[in-house]
Amino acid sequence: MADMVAFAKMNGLGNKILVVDMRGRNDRVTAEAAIALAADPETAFDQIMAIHDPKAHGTDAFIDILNCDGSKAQACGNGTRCVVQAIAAETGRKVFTFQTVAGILNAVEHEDGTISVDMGRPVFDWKRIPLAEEFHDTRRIELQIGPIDAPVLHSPSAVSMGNPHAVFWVDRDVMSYDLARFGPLLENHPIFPERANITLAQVTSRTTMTTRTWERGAGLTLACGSAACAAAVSAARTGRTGRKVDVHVASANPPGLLTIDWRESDDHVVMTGPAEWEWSGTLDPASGAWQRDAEIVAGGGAAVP
Ligand SMILES: N[C@H](CCC[C@H](N)C(=O)O)C(=O)O
Repeated sequence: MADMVAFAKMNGLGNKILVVDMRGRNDRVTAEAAIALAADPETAFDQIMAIHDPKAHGTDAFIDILNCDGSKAQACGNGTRCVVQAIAAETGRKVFTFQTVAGILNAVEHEDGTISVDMGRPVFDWKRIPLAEEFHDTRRIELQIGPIDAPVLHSPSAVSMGNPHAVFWVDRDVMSYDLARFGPLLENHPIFPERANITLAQVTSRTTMTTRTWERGAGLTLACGSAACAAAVSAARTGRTGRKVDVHVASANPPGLLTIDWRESDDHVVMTGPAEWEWSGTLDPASGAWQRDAEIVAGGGAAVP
């Protein structure tokens, strides 16, 4: 079908990503297509990363990011690593500059296959996160859930990594909290006019922490890269850790970690971690109809000279 485009089913620590090749076209992956693809168990995803032709001089591509509910996201750390791996495999290049609605992202694939993405500068100003009420100190905002005199979660740090995040500090295993219940209430709390990604973070040393995230527009995901950045920056900013932290993503599958370095030199946050290709296919960006590519079985079929 003429309208079909290539896509790859990938993941970053289990964060389910569809990388869709929209280069050479003027249309977009529609919200309807996203919702249809998300509803199909085989293509179910957390984010679509749609690669478009570059819009700005000096960039390699413009990336449009969609959540599985069809809404747009300004940033997606795990998805960006998947885009890097896909284009690196196609071109043999290792260094990339992408543009998203939130700005410019530089990224590099290392010899060992891990990928670093420069996620830019964190934003702490309440108006730009955005929060609905004035908070001069976003290291700790007034927000709690649970009984008024014994809240289960309270006083999160708020930050934008291009997208809005709230980080709740916990001292128990992050998996022991009912995030599926609290997540939707917090994501949609009126304090967050553009909703927010909600993360639980347990700091385990000056250089390590464990996170679990309820994502805006996607719900409980196995991993969230921008949330790992948000948690690491917030931990450093509140004196809980130094500026370089290994973030163990509690629900990641395969298990793994992201190394986050909030660089002193330029205030940028650099996230390093893996990306994994699963399979490829073609899809219709308007309807979400899709088809899997035929598997190439090693040693099977006719030999190609
Ligand atoms: N999984 C993504 C985050 C998607 C963000 C999205 N849920 C939003 O901000 O709406 C990541 O690795 O950073």
